[in-house]
Amino acid sequence: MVAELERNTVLDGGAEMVNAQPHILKIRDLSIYYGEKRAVNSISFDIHQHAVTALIGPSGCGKSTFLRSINRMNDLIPGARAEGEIMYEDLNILRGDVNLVELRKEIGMVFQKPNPFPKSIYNNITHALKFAGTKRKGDLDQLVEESLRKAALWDEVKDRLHDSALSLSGGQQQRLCIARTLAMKPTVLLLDEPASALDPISNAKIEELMLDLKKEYSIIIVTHNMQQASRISDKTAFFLNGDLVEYDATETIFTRPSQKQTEDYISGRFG
Ligand SMILES: Nc1ncnc2c1ncn2[C@@H]1O[C@H](COP(=O)(O)OP(=O)(O)OP(=O)(O)O)[C@@H](O)[C@H]1O
Repeated sequence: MVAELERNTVLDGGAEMVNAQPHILKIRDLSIYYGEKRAVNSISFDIHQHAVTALIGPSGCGKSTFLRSINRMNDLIPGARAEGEIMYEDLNILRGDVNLVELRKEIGMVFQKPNPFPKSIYNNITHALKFAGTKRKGDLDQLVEESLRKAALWDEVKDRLHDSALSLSGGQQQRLCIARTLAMKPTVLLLDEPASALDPISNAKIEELMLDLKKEYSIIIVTHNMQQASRISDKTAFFLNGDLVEYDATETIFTRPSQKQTEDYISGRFG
């Protein structure tokens, strides 16, 4: 009982700390369509800096569609369009004149399935850096090491940087993809079920990494794993049929949600 109370105190303190953080993204009346079909229905909420925000909800409820809109990846899908605003600092990133290359450097994305390039571990990281203008070997070496350290992969690969990335395990490949994204010095990391294709040990490493990375970045993660959401996130947004049903401190969502639909979902009654 005392342990339970202590646990709540710590979690409540954590929620207060997160609420004190400024907002990095402000979503206003955001709707997203594929042709005539509306996949996200006029959602509005604010995302805190240096927090892990989990997006949960049953399959097809619009989580990934929303996540992809934050760095305009839906632009690559013919017929997809968004209405409303996603304010990133003072910029509505949905504006037509936004520089998408710069946007995707600031708001990086990691996908469900690890997708390293069929190149060496080293070149997976330098590929984008060279494209972005970093050419000096000393600078590249330093950035490779820094990114791999941040992704908790350096110790495992420092002696084999010129081996193929495809020789790494699935979990290592996913951390390499995270390192590749971190090398672009983003402020926001979008993660679409980054651990769902991995074994439990790799999964635990990715979770540990998230908790470390949120000190420096703001993280938004789609997950189907309720335990994972409750372990690593500060805030949770519950989506259903394209609606944002509830958004609150993770502890509140998982212990005393205000909406019946949220309670039904987290207790496994549907989805
Ligand atoms: N490229 C696309 N073209 C047309 N419709 C799409 C496309 N991608 C998603 N949709 C539709 O938009 C709705 C939301 O899908 P989305 O993938 O965002 O849901 P999700 O909550 O992320 O699901 P999951 O948990 O299964 O990944 C679904 O009805 C889906 O069929």
